Amino acid sequence: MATPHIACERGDIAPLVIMPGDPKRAERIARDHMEGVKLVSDVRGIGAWTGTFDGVPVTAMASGMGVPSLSIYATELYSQFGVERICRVGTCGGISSKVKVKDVIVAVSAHTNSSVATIDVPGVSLSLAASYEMLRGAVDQARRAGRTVHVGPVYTSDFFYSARTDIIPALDRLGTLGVEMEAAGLYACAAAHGKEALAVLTVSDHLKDGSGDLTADERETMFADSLQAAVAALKA
Ligand SMILES: O=P(O)(O)O[C@H]1O[C@H](CO)[C@@H](O)[C@H]1O
Ligand SMILES: O=c1cc[nH]c(=O)[nH]1
Repeated sequence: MATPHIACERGDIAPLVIMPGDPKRAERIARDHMEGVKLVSDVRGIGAWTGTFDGVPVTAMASGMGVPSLSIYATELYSQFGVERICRVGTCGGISSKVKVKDVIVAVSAHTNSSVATIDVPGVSLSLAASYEMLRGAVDQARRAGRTVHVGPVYTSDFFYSARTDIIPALDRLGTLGVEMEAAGLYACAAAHGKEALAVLTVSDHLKDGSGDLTADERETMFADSLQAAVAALKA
């Protein structure tokens, strides 16, 4: 029962999915952190790796970059493959002075300039929010492990390079912690299918100070804390 973007049978994908943006991060999660992994789909180079975390079946699969790409995979996973929970393990740019590079943000909700917030119910801008159970699982795990996690709204932008940098201070004043490109799309997809989702983000750079920004290699590999929180969220 392949779909246009996932070439495997329904049972090949676990009900719990770890979803970074980067396909190389997905492969690294599968290879270095999961047991008994099998590559079950590889359409367009987006590998879907199914295995276990501490005996619990999980699939690691990338979303690609941006709401349109993520929405394709999340829609097919929720609607055709019996997926119940997706946890994004992503990177973001810091907006708030409260967050520093390498910190972990758990996105309680996502503001967005994407049409996903406004297209489904005319005249209404939807509130795109995380699963409470998943969020609690991630935050409890991080606090038990003695790690600081920031919990709050993020901004999901359709643009990595935007001319509208003038809007960032207003988002900062409203408590927005960071900027990335998929969380709002994931929360919208989960709501549309009556499923659950969460985004756990490592701060890879800061909009107020670029001096400590992570390199491309570091963005691929520095996810240990956010991965542990994400696995706890999936199992919660
Ligand atoms: O590192 P990932 O998870 O891809 O997330 C962030 O990085 C990409 C931009 O460089 C966008 O996908 C953004 O959301
Ligand atoms: O979308 C993103 C991701 C990381 N850093 C940014 O500034 N934007």
